[in-house]
Amino acid sequence: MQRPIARLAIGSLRRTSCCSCSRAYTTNAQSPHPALTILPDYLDAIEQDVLLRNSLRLLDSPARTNSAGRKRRRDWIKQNPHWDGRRGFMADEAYAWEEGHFDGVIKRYREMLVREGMWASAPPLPDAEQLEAALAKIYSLLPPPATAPPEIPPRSPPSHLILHLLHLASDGAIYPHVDNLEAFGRTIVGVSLGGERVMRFKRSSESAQETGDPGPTEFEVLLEPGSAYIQREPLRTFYTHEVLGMTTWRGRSVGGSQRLSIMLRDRLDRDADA
Ligand SMILES: O=C(O)CCC(=O)C(=O)O
Ligand SMILES: [Fe+2]
Repeated sequence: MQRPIARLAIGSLRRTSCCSCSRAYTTNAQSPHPALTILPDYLDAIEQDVLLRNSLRLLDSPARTNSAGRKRRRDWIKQNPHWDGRRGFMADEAYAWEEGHFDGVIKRYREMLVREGMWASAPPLPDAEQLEAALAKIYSLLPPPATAPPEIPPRSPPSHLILHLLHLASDGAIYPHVDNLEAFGRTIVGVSLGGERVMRFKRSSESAQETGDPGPTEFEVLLEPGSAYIQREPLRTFYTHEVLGMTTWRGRSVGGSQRLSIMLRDRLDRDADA
């Protein structure tokens, strides 16, 4: 199966010129770099819950699981009859994880591209209105295109952005990489659900003069559930980012539990013209 995202591992970075897009966001005081906005508590508990539940519904749908994966899940549910299927993750052993991404960047994960119409379901969802409101809230993190967007079914990702779900196992991690410059635009938004993780950014060496970057060469941020982050230039192109496994954050241990991120990326301008 073709993997939906291409990430370039640190050894294979190709440079393209830095685009000059600038988005109007308030830079949060917690962010160590002016091109990274962190919005702690962007989603309340109800919004997190509806997004997590529906993201897992899509990842577990028959269209994207095989029969062995479905059996594993059924067996786990049988052995755990008290599990409340309406919320949260099952244990790691209930899921069929991909062991390694084709480009070697991610370990122990499940991932999917969410296309138009996919959030809908038959029969209609009991929480359809809540889901629609929570999705509208996260879609608004990427500014709309200058021209009027075409009509799309309710809840679908607007046509100017690309939406992926990424579910990491408790021992999953994402190694240093730059998201494919040829496949996506220049703004990356991540919405964090589930377990906390630390994200590390590192400026890649040859970029320093190109960008005149005022930020630190390396820094870490805490990705708390319900938070969102927005990466713009020069971070998006000239820094690698990674999501650590177990690590220490301000003297306490962080990581070691499942996390699901909703990733939103803008399309390249050339896609809009296509
Ligand atoms: O999960 C995240 O917040 C980051 C994911 C990521 O770096 C990627 O999908 O390329
Ligand atoms: Fe990435």
